[in-house]
Amino acid sequence: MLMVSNAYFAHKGQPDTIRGISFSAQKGEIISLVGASGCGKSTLLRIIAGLLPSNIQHSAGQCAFVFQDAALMPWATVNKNVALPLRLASKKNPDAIDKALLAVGMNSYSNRYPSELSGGQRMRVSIARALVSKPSLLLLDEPFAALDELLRFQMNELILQLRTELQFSCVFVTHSIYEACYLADRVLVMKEGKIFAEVEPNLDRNLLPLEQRSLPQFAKSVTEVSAALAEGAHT
Ligand SMILES: Nc1ncnc2c1ncn2[C@@H]1O[C@H](COP(=O)(O)OP(=O)(O)OP(=O)(O)O)[C@@H](O)[C@H]1O
Repeated sequence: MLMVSNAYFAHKGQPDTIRGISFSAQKGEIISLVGASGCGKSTLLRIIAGLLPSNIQHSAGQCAFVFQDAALMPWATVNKNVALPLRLASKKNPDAIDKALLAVGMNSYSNRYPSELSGGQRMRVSIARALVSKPSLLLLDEPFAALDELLRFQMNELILQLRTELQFSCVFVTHSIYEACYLADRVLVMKEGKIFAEVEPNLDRNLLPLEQRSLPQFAKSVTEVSAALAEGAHT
């Protein structure tokens, strides 16, 4: 679904920010990207999104981006915000808008304005806007960083539920080691533009969220990612 093969990228006039990164994501797979501030996570995500030039391949369909800030148009209703990607593509599909809002539990808010929503609701609308064009690849750049812990847990469940329903692949940038290990099939630890370590949490998705967070393999993966980040910081 996504193939990154020996990717390099330098911002204008800068040394290489991305230095030989290779990885792939299967259909329905969630990859978390973690690493020290400035190691190149957002740059890598932008390369994958095609916002910066690179050799990255998407085998099918299109990708959608969710930013840390919900970035909704304040003058437009929820419905019109979610319709934006369709409007930009000169398409009309009220059914797709309804389905995207239903998927994130916001179907009864379609006539509200962003200022009339909570932070968590705004983020749900932002995710609905990303889903409306049925992406095969969802890219999220620290989407829940501004939310409180409980809301973040709820949004993590939403992403897992949507992944099961819609089978998109996902690359998820986060500074939270716990979030990275809970969400991901694979956690990639970056250091100075390279993949420094890879950890597979192997959680049992049939269990309840709290049961998954209590699994020994969850604690082990958190320890491994923490150790890789600490090692990366000192080498
Ligand atoms: N538009 C740009 N022009 C020049 N340099 C840039 C630009 N964007 C990012 N950089 C530089 O590229 C490097 C990687 O930045 P990037 O935002 O990808 O890091 P990050 O790992 O996402 O950091 P953070 O966790 O703090 O968000 C940094 O040194 C940054 O200063």
